Amino acid sequence: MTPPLYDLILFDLDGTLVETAPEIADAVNDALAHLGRSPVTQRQVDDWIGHGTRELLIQALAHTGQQPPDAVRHDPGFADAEAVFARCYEQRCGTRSRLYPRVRETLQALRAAGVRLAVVTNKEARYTRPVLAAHGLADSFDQVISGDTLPVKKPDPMAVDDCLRRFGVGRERTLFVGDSSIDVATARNAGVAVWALPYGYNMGQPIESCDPDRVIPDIAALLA
Ligand SMILES: O=C(O)COP(=O)(O)O
Ligand SMILES: [Mg+2]
Repeated sequence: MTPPLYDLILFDLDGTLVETAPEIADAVNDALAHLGRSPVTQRQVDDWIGHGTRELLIQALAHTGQQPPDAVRHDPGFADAEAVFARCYEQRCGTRSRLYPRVRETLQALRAAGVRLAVVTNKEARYTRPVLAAHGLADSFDQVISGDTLPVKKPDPMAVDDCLRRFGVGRERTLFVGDSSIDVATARNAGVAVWALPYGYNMGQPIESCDPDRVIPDIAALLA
């Protein structure tokens, strides 16, 4: 590998490092069944990923209960539904997710070249840790920031700023790698470069329409 272009690379998780949608859909449908609701489709779940698992559950409940999302969010029964879902997701974690091609060896090579690596995901911490662990990535990152680690989540740049400060790296030496408009907006808000994968979850839109600095076919392009 030629000398790295970046000293710090921040990775999105769902749809960038790990294909998580199949088991998220299983967990959502397990929870809906417990709650006496009809199931949702894989395609719907794919399009609801991005704003964190809590928001995804709100969308699923709104859809199946024919209610506006805000009504679900403020329903006193929502906390119970969230607890049911948490149990379902914890059981499904690692059952039907998989690393995208060449993720493991690329992370290893970047680390060996001295690049600092972090995860910045909107997925809540209680699910982030098991997903990383299920794929042997628990110790692959210098920092992991989940959707509920800080008071705000992506596209707020706070998580990126936090990493820049922690590692003492400049914005021009930092790259964000993601799969969605939220990741592109996060990088733009933080003033760092952004490369995007075309295979993830971008709310049904092609990632090119979000105008990242580059679209790369897979993670191994970071080594080129
Ligand atoms: O959990 C989500 O909805 C999105 O997670 P991500 O930020 O890792 O894509
Ligand atoms: Mg993503």
